[in-house]
Amino acid sequence: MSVPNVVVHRDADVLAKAVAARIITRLVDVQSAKGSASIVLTGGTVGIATLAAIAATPARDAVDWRRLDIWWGDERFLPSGDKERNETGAREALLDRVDVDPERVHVMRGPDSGMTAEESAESYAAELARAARPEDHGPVPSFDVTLLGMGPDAHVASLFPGMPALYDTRSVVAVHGAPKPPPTRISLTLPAIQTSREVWVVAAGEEKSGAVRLALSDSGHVQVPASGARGRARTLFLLDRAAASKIPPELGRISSP
Ligand SMILES: O=C1O[C@H](COP(=O)(O)O)[C@@H](O)[C@H](O)[C@H]1O
Repeated sequence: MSVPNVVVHRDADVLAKAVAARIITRLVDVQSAKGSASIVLTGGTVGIATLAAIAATPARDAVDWRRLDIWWGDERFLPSGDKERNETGAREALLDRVDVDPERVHVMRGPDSGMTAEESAESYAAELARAARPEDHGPVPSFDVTLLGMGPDAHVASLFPGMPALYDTRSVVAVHGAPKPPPTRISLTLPAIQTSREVWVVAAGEEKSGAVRLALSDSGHVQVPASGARGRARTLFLLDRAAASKIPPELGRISSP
């Protein structure tokens, strides 16, 4: 797994725009090299602001949206169209505004599918396994970019500190009793996240600064899930100044004005 690099931007607005530009560049590069690309989306404040920033820039046309597989790192177990679903936020901010291939938009199903949360997690795991190729060496495709928001408690996806999902070796799990509403969720596990070529953790605000510091330390993944958010080739912590304010000075970082 890769050692994280930290990039700090002035504020949450600049951060979202910078991450948007970075995503566009990465997807264009991967599509040029391989033909198609894959991305794992996140919910949360910066995650959705980033998607809106992609939609707002003309550079979005450089991406071939039909040659992109779109996955989610987690989903709130709510019916399709519910405002609190990460999918709904992503569709409103970006996916309804670009020419995606609906067959390549891989949503985590909610209760309106007739499935329980466990069945939905199993179904997503099966969808991932179908998409995996021999060179992935496992039941999860090697995502080109996994975008993860992070909570003040250092949760990523729907992996909350101390919860059983952090001991699970399957690729996707149902989460019950999440401390942040809604209590029932579906989440990739850390082993699934760690199959990604690149993992980018995005966070803004002073309330995230303690979690950022811990996530960059050797803290255990069970107490600090974000410390397990690592990509095989590259890990980036993309932060605003407030979120970066408790990072020890000896940890190298790149700042932008
Ligand atoms: O509930 C969730 O929260 C996190 C972080 O959200 P934020 O609003 O504090 O940025 C998000 O990454 C996750 O996908 C989501 O389900």
